[in-house]
Amino acid sequence: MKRNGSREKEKEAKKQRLLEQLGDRWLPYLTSHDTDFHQLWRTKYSKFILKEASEVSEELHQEIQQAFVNLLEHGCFFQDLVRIKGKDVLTPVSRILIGNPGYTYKYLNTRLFAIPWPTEGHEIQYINEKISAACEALNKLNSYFHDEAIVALQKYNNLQAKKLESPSVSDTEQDFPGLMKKEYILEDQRSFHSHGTQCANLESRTSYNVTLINYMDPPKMFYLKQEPYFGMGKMAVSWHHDENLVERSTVAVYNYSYKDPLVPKMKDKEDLKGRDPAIWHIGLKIAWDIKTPGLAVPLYPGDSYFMLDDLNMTHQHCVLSGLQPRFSSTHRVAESSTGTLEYIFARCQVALQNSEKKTDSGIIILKSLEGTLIEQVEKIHNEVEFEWLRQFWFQGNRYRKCSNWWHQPMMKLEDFWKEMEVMTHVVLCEARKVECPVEKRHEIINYILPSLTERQELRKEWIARCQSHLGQGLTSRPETRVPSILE
Ligand SMILES: O=C(O)CCC(=O)C(=O)O
Ligand SMILES: [Fe+2]
Repeated sequence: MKRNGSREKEKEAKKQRLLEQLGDRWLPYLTSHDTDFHQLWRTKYSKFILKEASEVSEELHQEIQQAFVNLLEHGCFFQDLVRIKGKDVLTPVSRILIGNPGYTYKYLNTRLFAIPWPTEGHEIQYINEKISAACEALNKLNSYFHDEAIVALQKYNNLQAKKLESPSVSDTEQDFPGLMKKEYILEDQRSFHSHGTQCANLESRTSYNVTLINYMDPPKMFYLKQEPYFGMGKMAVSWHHDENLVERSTVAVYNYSYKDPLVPKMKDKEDLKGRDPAIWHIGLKIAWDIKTPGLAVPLYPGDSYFMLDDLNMTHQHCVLSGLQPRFSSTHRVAESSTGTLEYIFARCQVALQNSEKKTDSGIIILKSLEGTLIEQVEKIHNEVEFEWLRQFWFQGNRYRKCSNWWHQPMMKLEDFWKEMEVMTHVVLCEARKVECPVEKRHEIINYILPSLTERQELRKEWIARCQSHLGQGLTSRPETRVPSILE
């Protein structure tokens, strides 16, 4: 927790220095009506691939767009109350996570629980036929994106190999004389080639396990932040790297903004300086680089884009708002080593192995008071409480909107956690016993104190979060319940 905090502070200081350096000037950026737009894209943003709507079958478009509308009409999208730099912030976009059964995705200290898409070997009940069809359609898009991402990566590889064979295909500095320095030019391509992408990697870096679907209706958002470095206009999602992904995995996004007759007609495009504020764009920039111009790529209904390989690490992206309501389905390979139900159940099993219920009295005793063992139990106790239960309780009943799938496993986790609460109580009783030797008492305390202190701090933080103004105002009221043992 603390390490994260200091990293965040450093980043913030770096950002402030950059903004100060800028003063009241904007950094340059290019968009589709600028002459050098495609040239800049090819040289500095070559791992950003756009697939226009016309390249995708009409049938798939129909299914996906209908899925979005069904989810919206059923009230399945929710703004997240995330935590940035120690502050609670309500995201302008509303979201839903759909994915493999039991998977979660954590971003900005918020764990989202995936509504499962239909998966072989899993019995999934949806609230109605429309939601069931929506999840199925998104799974179909997911498989399609998996195949397309592999094709895109292979194409990219081949192109880079050709470029290295004949360097005369040079997208060089002469094209941006005033904007860039030579040393930056080919680094984009070089990094890809030197890391080479093998077949197994191709597969694992495109096997999407979740999609985070975003929705925003701009006229309903009375405040949107202005893009701070380039003057790109209003942002729906600020500059960021996507978190919690398998390293170098591709992100695939389907974009759908629909025509709303209430949106005012834009003035003549000829007059425009910079990007068209009526159209949604994806903004791209190289992280911590103020020499290379930024890029604002317009997105039209049905367009998809891919962020290949390490683009998400070397670059940042943001979403620039247009005027129409928009959905995007962002398919990701979430880093899931500690983010699945299977994982947390296995952890709980480890902890509960140290507890034994006396059949006659029902009393719980501990099998061992060995230091490292009780330390591990208390760590697991914190993990299940703060990474799973409180995250789930906080988001209230939003998960029941589509399916009751999470209900039963979360009840089970809650039962495991209650048993761990008793285990903590028992360990403390043991340490307090008069017959407990002083050394043993010290050993117990030394091993469990850090976890208990962290628990107390995090409980305070969570309770404040639930009781905060924003927390209380969530569409899906957070549950502030604290089981009786804590009261
Ligand atoms: O909506 C998009 O196109 C991308 C959204 C995004 O960057 C995100 O959700 O992380
Ligand atoms: Fe993103």
